[in-house]
Amino acid sequence: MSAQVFHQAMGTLQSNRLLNNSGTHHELGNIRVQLIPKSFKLNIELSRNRNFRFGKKNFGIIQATASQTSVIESASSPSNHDTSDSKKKSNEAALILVRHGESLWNEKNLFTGCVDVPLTKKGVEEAIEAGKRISNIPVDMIYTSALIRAQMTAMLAMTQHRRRKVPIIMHNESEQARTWSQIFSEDTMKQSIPVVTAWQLNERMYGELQGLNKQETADRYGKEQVHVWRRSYDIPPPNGESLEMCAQRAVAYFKDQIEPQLQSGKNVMIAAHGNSLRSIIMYLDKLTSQEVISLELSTGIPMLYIFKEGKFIRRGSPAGPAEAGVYAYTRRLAQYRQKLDEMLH
Ligand SMILES: O=C(O)[C@H](O)COP(=O)(O)O
Repeated sequence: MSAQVFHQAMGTLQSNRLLNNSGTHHELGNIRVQLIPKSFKLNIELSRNRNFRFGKKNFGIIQATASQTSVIESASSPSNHDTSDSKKKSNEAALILVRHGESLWNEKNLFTGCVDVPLTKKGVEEAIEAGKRISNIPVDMIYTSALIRAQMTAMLAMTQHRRRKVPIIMHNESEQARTWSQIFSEDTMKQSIPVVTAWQLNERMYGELQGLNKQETADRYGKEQVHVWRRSYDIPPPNGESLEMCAQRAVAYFKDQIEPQLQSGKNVMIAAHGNSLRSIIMYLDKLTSQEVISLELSTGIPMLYIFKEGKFIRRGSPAGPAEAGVYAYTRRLAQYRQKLDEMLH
């Protein structure tokens, strides 16, 4: 499907022209669109997954799986109607990046990659500490990878958030999964944060190193060679992904799915992995393939960016509630924190 046809479809949807003709098919290029009035679902045979579903009102961006599509809440309208968390037309948004807490294979110093291992007790504590550090920063949407260590980190961090919204994993893997996980209360939706899991944010695939001990690997192949595999930009481990290959999926997903949310004023948290986040930070900070070699991310330490007028400004790691630190990084974040203080006292 061409981008032009897709945008034409989006334009039609957003103009709502299409929504006045319930029950009929419309041809938009190679897209067949049908509005089913009862459940306000559009069956659109689209070939690309463009976004996620959360709520039924304010049709806007469309989402497609293999063949089914549901119209979703437009990215510009907040996932709740409480504009304290995200201004509809704000030109500023907060972006939080956090690498998962320590995993069981991090603890054993094994190459993990796309092997799906959980957090250690220490990793759980790191995730909770990360949550304390971001507890006053608005979060309207959460993106994680398809791997449990990132999802655990996101959910555990949000237990510390002062806004007390409930993060809810969006199940779009099938039409039934989407139907069976629907929320039918506007009020409940206002108090929820959609969590989108995306394999594109998975850790780089470490190929034949997955499961090997990092020290033994260095003993076998040499420290320098392992460092090149772990930190270079375009040299992959044996039968694995280079950082560049990881960036091709992670950064593409960020630009395609996450950046439009920030542009609409949504505050976003991404809980992912050392290398998938390194590739995204390389894009945000415009690092060269030489500079990215020295970029290391610790487990469970959140990084805050402010997205403003199309630019990403790195603001460092938010201080913990006990630490003396910046009260808020922008006027809007200060207002948000003040509102939380008022709401909670
Ligand atoms: O996949 C792994 O082993 C870790 O998450 C990241 O490993 P690295 O720091 O060696 O890239």
